[in-house]
Amino acid sequence: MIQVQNLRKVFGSKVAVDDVSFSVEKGQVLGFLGPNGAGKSTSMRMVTGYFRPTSGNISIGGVNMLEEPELAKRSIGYLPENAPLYSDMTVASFLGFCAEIRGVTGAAKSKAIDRVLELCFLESVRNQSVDTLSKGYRHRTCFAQSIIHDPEVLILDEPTDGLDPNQKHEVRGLIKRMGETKAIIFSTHILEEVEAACSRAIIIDRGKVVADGTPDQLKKLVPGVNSLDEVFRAITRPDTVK
Ligand SMILES: Nc1ncnc2c1ncn2[C@@H]1O[C@H](COP(=O)(O)OP(=O)(O)OP(=O)(O)O)[C@@H](O)[C@H]1O
Repeated sequence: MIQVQNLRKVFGSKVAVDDVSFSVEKGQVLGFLGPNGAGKSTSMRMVTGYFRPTSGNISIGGVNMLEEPELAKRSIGYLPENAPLYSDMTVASFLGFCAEIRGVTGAAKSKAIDRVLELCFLESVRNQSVDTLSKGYRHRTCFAQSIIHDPEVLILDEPTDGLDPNQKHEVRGLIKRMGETKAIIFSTHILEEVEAACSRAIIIDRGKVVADGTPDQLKKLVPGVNSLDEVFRAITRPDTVK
């Protein structure tokens, strides 16, 4: 469903993403791990068509993102880091607006709003204006907009960032359930999330893929080490180290 080949992104003299390749099929949840500044968001922005790669190829459901971006983007739902919200709208009207942008109108729009309100546990704030929501509810509203058109592909940039432990648990469960029928990529700094929700994970360090495997395979990568946390620290370098 998602095919990424030899992706590279250069900003001036900075190589942010360097020869990254991977694929994700329907029914798979791919965790994207890496230290701050490793190139996760930049890779995700390229997969969603938000950034054009310096070189490399991206195909979504067999559609080439660089040649037919509008068509390729139709099957993608995207939760960016710091997603924007229209603060003077109610949650339901904001989601309705997002549905219309995605071409979902009339009775299908009402159904889509009800579906995502229920999935994201937002029914109690349906008619509340976005600017009065707590951070967690605001975040879940952003999540809801990413799935309003029931996309086959979901790209989620740190979807549990800023949520309390109960909400983190709910969102992980939601990602895992949706991963049964969709192809999902999500980035996280929380390594337990990989074991809780991912069928596979990639670790990126300084723009390059340094590990790719199931959570169990990754845990066995470094001899004498038995947790993802220790493996992560053994094979990546903090962005404060040159
Ligand atoms: N628009 C841009 N212009 C210049 N440099 C950029 C731009 N976007 C990202 N970068 C640089 O590319 C590198 C990768 O950044 P990116 O945001 O992809 O990292 P990340 O892995 O998502 O980090 P974090 O975990 O902190 O969110 C960083 O050095 C960053 O400063």
